[in-house]
Amino acid sequence: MYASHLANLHRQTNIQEPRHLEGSIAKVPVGMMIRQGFQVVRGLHRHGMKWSGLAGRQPINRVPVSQSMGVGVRVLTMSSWPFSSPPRDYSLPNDSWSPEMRNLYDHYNALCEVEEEGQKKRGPWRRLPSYNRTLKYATGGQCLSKVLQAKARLFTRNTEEPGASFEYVVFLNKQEKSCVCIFQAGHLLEGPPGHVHGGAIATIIDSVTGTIATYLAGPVMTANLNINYRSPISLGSVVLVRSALEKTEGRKTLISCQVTSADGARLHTEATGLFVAINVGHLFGT
Ligand SMILES: CCCCCCCCCCCCCC(=O)SCCNC(=O)CCNC(=O)[C@H](O)C(C)(C)COP(=O)(O)OP(=O)(O)OC[C@H]1O[C@@H](n2cnc3c(N)ncnc32)[C@H](O)[C@@H]1OP(=O)(O)O
Repeated sequence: MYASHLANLHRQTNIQEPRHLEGSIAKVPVGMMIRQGFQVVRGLHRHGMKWSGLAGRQPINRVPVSQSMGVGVRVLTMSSWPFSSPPRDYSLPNDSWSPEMRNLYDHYNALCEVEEEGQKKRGPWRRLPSYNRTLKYATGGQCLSKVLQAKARLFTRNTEEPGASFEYVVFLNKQEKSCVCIFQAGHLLEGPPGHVHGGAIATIIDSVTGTIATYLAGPVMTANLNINYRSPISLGSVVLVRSALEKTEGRKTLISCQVTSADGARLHTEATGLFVAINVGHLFGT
């Protein structure tokens, strides 16, 4: 099932279906799987589709049976991979969103489509879907137990209660190499009374700068975050997290970031993030 689903994705995204995925049980070198995963996701995004192979609420990952195959090559043996539950896209509006958040969402969403000569076309902005796992099979390192694998959730998307922690949506402008995140900070993110915890602010900054760095440079890891907190953010308020590419230098991508009030009048936080491109084997210690 997994093999045929991935084969379908490969067809949809113009990525060649690798021969080793034929059949219901696939044996795939780890690095190749993850590289292909990123290619698939990139391809899907290029085609305006979302990745339905991300884990939703159900702990359904059955990937991590690792074994050795020849010198220095590790493979994962996969059993079938059920796709019965569609994943929740956390970037879509829900009832917890304030009218201000909803208005900003509508504003940027409208910029995702432009009308030219009576035809609707893709605009400069794109809403990035958001799920509570990264690529399922990118987590198949030997160090993770099956239980941990099944339970792992993206830090910013680990609460099911709408509005409780990180409510956010990211819009990317690839031409300008920039993005804007509309962020509503929930009650679980309290630091100083009535205000957002500095670590939560760092988290959303890392996520937004990391997301744009990933889109521009492929798989990266945060090497350095430099944050100046200028004014506190009230719990429940909506802020804009704007990020843009500053420069790239070899494997390094430097991203700048400002967190402001929704109307842009008040600066809350300024930051830079340095991201280093990694070979995905880095995550497996190879
Ligand atoms: C696909 C679509 C999905 C998109 C959604 C994604 C959403 C996800 C969003 C979530 C996002 C969350 C993201 C997270 O939370 S990532 C989790 C937090 N980050 C980490 O755990 C990273 C840990 N560190 C490392 O793994 C390594 O140190 C890395 C990989 C960073 C570099 O080790 P590596 O051995 O590979 O490289 P290198 O040491 O040869 O260095 C290479 C170059 O970099 C320069 N350098 C290195 N470090 C620093 C430093 N601290 N300041 C200044 N410079 C530094 C270095 O001088 C050199 O420069 P040069 O000599 O070449 O000029």
